[in-house]
Amino acid sequence: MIELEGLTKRFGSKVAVDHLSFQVRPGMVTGFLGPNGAGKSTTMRMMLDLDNPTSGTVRIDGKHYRDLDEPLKYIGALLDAKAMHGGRTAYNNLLCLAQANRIPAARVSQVLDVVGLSAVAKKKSKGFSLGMGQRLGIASALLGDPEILMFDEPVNGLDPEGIHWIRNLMKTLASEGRTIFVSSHLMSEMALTADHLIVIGQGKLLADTSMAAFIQENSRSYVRMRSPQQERLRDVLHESGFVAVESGNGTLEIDGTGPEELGELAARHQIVLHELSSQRASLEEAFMQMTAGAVEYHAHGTSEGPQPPAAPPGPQWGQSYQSSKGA
Ligand SMILES: Nc1ncnc2c1ncn2[C@@H]1O[C@H](COP(=O)(O)OP(=O)(O)OP(=O)(O)O)[C@@H](O)[C@H]1O
Repeated sequence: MIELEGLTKRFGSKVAVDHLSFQVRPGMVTGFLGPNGAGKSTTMRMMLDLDNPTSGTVRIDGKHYRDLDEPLKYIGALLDAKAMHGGRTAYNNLLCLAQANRIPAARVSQVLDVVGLSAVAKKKSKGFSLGMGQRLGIASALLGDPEILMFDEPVNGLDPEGIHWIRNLMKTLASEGRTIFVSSHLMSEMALTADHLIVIGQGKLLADTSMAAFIQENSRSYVRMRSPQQERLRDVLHESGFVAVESGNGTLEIDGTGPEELGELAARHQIVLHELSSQRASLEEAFMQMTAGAVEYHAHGTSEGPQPPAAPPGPQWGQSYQSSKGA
């Protein structure tokens, strides 16, 4: 378990991390999300005692990092895959780390095998591709067989097979009861991997919630209908008090009800349906909706890229954050 209490980091007048309090629990993958510059890396660095907090605390299984006897046996981390010594072989990089932490040398070959680098164990790591570097970094995190693992952008540079592999590795480690904390910009990947989400914006906590609840609370859901009797369907919906919006490809989108009610309505009026489906926004849309007011750098003058969906009804995490910022 990782516990943060009032964690704050200032760089001069810049507040990079602003009174963050949350827990990362064992037995699940917790995703750490936030726009660029939100403070994710700074938070992770403070968790590992690589940066001193301005105020607040981080506890790893109840202790400060610096009070852990052999930290690699408690917490393993992949922060910067380029941090390895390029002139050393993959094996020697890990062996040095193992010896400094009183980890048996036999463990080095084991972790090289886990990450699929046994065949290049005797090669200098400066010749490694980005993906191989990521795998070596992950091997170093696994070296002490820790209960807590932290990965900052672990799929960076990995090919689809590598991405699939790291996803399964994280899920397996979580199913063994370990605490897995992972940041990523790849929302589709995060949606497939994380059970729980911590979302920050401009250093502040925006959400600490399950993946399902996050998407539900921050995105629009609607029913999509398609019929060869489109005109008649639209009239029937209108007469029954539903607002149907044409989506441009021959389908209608209806908010505020479920497919059961709409399917029965169509059946009562003997309208043939070619599609009747519940639609829910993706994690990416929910994330953009929530963090819209908390991004540090906006692109202007472009209509490309995903657009935030329409605001769902009810209070938003992002809104309460924005209003607290006076936005
Ligand atoms: N050493 C430093 N000195 C001054 N400012 C810093 C320093 N490190 C980080 N910052 C600033 O603190 C803020 C948070 O940065 P951080 O790298 O933690 O964000 P992040 O969420 O990891 O971003 P990204 O997703 O782009 O990696 C940014 O505004 C950044 O410019």
